[in-house]
Amino acid sequence: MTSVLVSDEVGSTTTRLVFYSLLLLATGIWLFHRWQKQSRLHRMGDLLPGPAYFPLFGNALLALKFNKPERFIDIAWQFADKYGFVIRGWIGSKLVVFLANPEDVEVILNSNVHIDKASDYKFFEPWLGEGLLISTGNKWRSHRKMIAPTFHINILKSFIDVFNENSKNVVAKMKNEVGKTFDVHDHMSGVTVDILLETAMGITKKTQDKSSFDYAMAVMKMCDIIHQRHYKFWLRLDFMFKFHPLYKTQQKLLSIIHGLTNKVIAFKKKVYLENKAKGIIPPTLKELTEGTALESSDVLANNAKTLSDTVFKGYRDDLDFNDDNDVGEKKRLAFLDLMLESAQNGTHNISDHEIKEEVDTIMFEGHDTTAAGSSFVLCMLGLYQDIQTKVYDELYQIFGDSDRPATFNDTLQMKYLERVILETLRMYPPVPIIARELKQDVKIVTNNYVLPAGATVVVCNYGVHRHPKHYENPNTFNPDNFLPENMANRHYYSYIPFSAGPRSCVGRKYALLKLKILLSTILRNYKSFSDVPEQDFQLTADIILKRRDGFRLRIEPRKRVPSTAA
Ligand code: HEM
Repeated sequence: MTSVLVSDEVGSTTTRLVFYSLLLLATGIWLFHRWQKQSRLHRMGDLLPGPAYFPLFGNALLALKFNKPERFIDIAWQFADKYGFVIRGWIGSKLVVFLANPEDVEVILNSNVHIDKASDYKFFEPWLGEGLLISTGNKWRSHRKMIAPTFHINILKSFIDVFNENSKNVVAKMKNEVGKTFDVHDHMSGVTVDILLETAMGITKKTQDKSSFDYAMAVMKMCDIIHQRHYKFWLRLDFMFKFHPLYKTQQKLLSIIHGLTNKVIAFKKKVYLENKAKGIIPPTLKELTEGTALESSDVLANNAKTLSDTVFKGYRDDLDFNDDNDVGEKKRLAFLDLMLESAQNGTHNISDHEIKEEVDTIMFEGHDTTAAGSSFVLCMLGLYQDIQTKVYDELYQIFGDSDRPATFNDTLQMKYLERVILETLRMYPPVPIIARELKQDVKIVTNNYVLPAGATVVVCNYGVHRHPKHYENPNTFNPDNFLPENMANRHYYSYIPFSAGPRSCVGRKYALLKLKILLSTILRNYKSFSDVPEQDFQLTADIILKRRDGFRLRIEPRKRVPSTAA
């Protein structure tokens, strides 16, 4: 009897203890929530439309819904239907504002003030350090000033042979796929890294050894780890990540990547200094980009303007200079050579370590984006055979049945292919979102909402590109969306696959030129077929938009005849 009483007493004491602890915790959370709500960020954030949220967690529990990247897009559309194109969310006490109205996007992207990247970019830091993608302030400004001119059209033209040669190589590799269903992204990824090794670091097929192969593999695997850290929320926390096996893998991959970049920089610098001692000085960036002698075979001037020049002319970025002042093809120098040269001749103050960060950044930014873009184009053409026929007819007009490599002038004639590429990047933008951290309040156009300093702004390219106000049938693949008459009255910021404004993609012209040469070479050799309709694409919206179901394609050798002769 006594023991029953004692155990009852112990039981009720425990119950009381648990009850008071929970009460204390709930009061603590409630007080914290009250305090938070009074903060300026909360007061201003709560004026924006968005879903209800829980104290302490905010909308973070929605992450359980978003746990699979392929669900992100569906859920995002449901929210857009409910709240419109400005949506507020709280991740704990972090305010995130999603924007998809071009007028609002312009306010952010066209600004010289709101250029700071959001904290989500920190996963790149061990790899890219403070390279152009993540750096900010004066460092970003001075490096951007040095790097943007290295993407001048004259430099890009000197890469045409590299683009052609590697495109031919991938055509040869794809021969083994004839008659099978295969994932074309594997091939696009491989050829993209090969081209980058040569154009960013000057490592040619001839000078490639095992270390460059390991490097290419490591770059691909690092992209994958960063993707995983973005959507697996437990890997986002550094202390959790450090206990995960992926951390060790990352360390190994980084030693391969940085090992090679350091080795190549040291080697190139040695050669530069040896040559300098012998009086051999490579042409400066200025000489390569500001010559006067126009090659007669180059019909640049007005008709040399590509469709993209028109599409992107409202961006007001730093890439639209001097293109008419063309000097023809000159000696090929990789981006790394150009940076080393600028550093050595004193034009720019940049250390070897910083050059390494920029080369690594170009390798990352240039790789996954163009691999995804080219894979989407081939799948879309595989689905829409009538459009593929039109693309091939245009190519036949340019090349006939010859096997010759493409010239720069040929790429200017690929107007329909260019519309197909632009339309694919509209519907499937490789970079589906861009995130910035506000250091100052900013008033946007929609309802004059004020986004407070401290908020993270997420520009949703994917949503902007499918905005029903700006595209008549936003979910229909229609390259004619880029006919001049259809573009005439469209808001410039309704098409932002390369971002826009001062922090736009420096690789835009490189990417479009490369895509035209790569895709035209593949399409001159193969007809592509795709059996998965667009509504069954399983899109994964991590950093780079891809298909989780794989970019499945079938190919057959192309009979080189126009459709009229078929
Ligand atoms: C279809 C291909 C490509 C797409 C869609 C694309 C898209 C983008 C976007 C949206 C940004 C802004 C990212 C942000 O603010 O978070 C960006 C930045 C950048 N891109 Fe690209 N990109 C492509 C190809 C390339 C290539 C080929 C290179 C280099 C060879 C490159 C180099 C860069 C660099 C260095 C930045 C950082 C610029 C800065 O912050 O000043 N990109 N790109």
